[in-house]
Amino acid sequence: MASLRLAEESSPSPGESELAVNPFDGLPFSSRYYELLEQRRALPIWAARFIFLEHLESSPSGVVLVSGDPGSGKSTQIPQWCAEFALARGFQKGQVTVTQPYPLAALSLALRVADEMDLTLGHEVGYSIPQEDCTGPNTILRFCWDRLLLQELASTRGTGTWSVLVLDEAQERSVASDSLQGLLRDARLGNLPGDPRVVVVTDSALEPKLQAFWDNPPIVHVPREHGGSPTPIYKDKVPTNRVEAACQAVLDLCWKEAPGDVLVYLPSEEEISLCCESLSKEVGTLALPGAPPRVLPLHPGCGQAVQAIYEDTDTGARKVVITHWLADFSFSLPSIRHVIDSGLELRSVYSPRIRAESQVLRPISKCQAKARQLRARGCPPGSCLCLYPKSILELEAPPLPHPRVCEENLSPLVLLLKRRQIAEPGQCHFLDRPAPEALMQALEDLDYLAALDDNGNLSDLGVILSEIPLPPELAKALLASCEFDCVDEMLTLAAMLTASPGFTQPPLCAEEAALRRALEHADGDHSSLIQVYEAFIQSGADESWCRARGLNWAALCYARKLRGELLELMRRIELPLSQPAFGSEQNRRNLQKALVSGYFLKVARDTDGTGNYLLLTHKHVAQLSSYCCYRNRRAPAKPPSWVLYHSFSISKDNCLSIVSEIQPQMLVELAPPYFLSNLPPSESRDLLNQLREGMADSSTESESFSPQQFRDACILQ
Ligand SMILES: Nc1ncnc2c1ncn2[C@@H]1O[C@H](COP(=O)(O)OP(=O)(O)OP(=O)(O)O)[C@@H](O)[C@H]1O
Repeated sequence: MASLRLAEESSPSPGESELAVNPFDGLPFSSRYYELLEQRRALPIWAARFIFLEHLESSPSGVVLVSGDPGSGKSTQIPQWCAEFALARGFQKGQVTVTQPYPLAALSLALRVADEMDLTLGHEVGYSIPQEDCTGPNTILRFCWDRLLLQELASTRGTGTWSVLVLDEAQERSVASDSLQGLLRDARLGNLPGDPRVVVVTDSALEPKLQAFWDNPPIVHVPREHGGSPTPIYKDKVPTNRVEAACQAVLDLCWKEAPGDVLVYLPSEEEISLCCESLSKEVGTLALPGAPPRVLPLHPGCGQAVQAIYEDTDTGARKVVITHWLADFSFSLPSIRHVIDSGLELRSVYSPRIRAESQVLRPISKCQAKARQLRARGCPPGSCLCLYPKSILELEAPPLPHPRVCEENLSPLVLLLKRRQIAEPGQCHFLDRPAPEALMQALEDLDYLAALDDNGNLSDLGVILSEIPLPPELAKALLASCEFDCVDEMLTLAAMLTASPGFTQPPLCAEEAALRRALEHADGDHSSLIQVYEAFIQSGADESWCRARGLNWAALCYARKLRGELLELMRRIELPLSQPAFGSEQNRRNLQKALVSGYFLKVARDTDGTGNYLLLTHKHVAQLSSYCCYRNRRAPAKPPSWVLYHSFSISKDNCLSIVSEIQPQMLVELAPPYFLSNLPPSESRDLLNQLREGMADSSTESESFSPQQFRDACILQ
């Protein structure tokens, strides 16, 4: 332990010595370091530093559990102590990696921790989030989105090159965090070379479950902060307009001149935006006492601007941070004195039976409600206004957050588990086992996509699919585009579908509507997305160009970055590329073929010309979304008979999003025959089978391409 005594314990105060040097870069500490060190020492977790380092050194299984309240300093301090531990061991097996369930949290923590450690971001401290790898060869501490680490682990086979892995925010129950824990538990760390360590950090509510899962590892309990938590005040009934109620509650605090910052929890990003807009307007017109409050959104789309929530201004203006579930456990702000909680969250839940997403508005868990109250902890305690009756919390709220592994489409996870040669994903250790139906559906989909061989192991094609950071069906369409000479267009499409910068709001005025219509393509929504991207690039990635058309500029920039990375990946694995040909008839057909090769599971048919689409894989009826180009075009008014869709949502209406016309012949040519045979009985299936028989009989159909040929072609790439 002696070697672990580092700068913080022995370091003098500023002025006592100018010579103390940072052990990580050999440079003298700055005055900023000492300023932040004072703040760090005041965090509740500071008292647990030695016991943590002792457990990390001596844990027989190599695992340490850390449990404590939000805001106690876990996310910022534990990584630094792990870096000290690894430094003392000479970083024999690599750096320290810290996972976060949200990319934005990884970015924000890296910024803060680099500052606290007096090191340079991107050098010794870095982060890896989608489309941004801010690390270098000298990085010793890396904050990483958990899904990226899972992807890395799957393709490297081993457990990766880290000496300490910190799995932070385990109570969030992200699919990747749960899966990483399952994989690491099975790997038996004690037997691995380099003596790696795993630190699992959680809110105390999940501690008993994790303790049992990890077989009673040493636990560090973070002492509670001084000062009490506020007594929540509950409303008698749920407000009819949540956003209005939340705005009013903020204004009441301003009128009362109650000191301190405010944190507002709403269910969704849409409501956060509405609330910010409405509050900013009110604040501009009302003569509120004191400096006008600063209204700040906090949601996954904020990017680096998120750091504004931590900044103070000279005017001392009160901060009003409007957020949702993202800030249940991450983004602790010590200045918060008042919490306004809607008690609800809007989450996307996948139904494997009908392969559909739905947006579910539901009460948060008791654990989240408690965490939100604790945000206003202090001496004296602040206030917590719950915009719902207490009975909802008592009767309807589950004790803990829902494990996401029971709510997401598991095909991407099963693909990665297969990559790890886990033949039977159901055998993998999960904190909570996903429904067998969800695993079966994931296996079935991968099998249809030819990602599995006859023994249920990953096929060669499956190995390539697992290397591409896209959902399996989209990765398959991208691979197929190599065969059909439309890689350039499919790369754009893959990036646009991932960044989803579609029109998400109705046009604000006739001018905006006309500009939007000009971007719509007669061939369908997929071609429209390509057209939008190309026009965006031609505009010089201009933000005002996007604004005038109601397009999300940040999402388009993200698409551009992702496109570049996918292109790079395709070059690396030596896949054949093709020249741009967007707009030609041949390219249109090729693009459709590539799409059908990946999305044949997502096809629907308008059986009677009324716009009611019957899904092929199950007998659900759906309509085209109001943003679909076929709904907006003037002529011909009749929607296409056969369509391929990107997503099916059953939330508000049964709606198909991002839709393009296809020819049923393509489905017969490109979907596996056993997929067609397995379809539930319907007029559409009969029609496809007739087509199949007709095509088999016709030897003149030289253009037809058998699925086996196609499969072989892809494997050969
Ligand atoms: N990105 C950041 N920028 C500035 N300060 C930060 C940042 N992140 C955390 N802090 C500071 O560090 C303190 C400790 O926060 P930390 O995130 O370590 O707590 P925690 O116990 O992990 O809580 P949570 O579970 O909410 O992440 C906060 O109160 C805040 O003052």
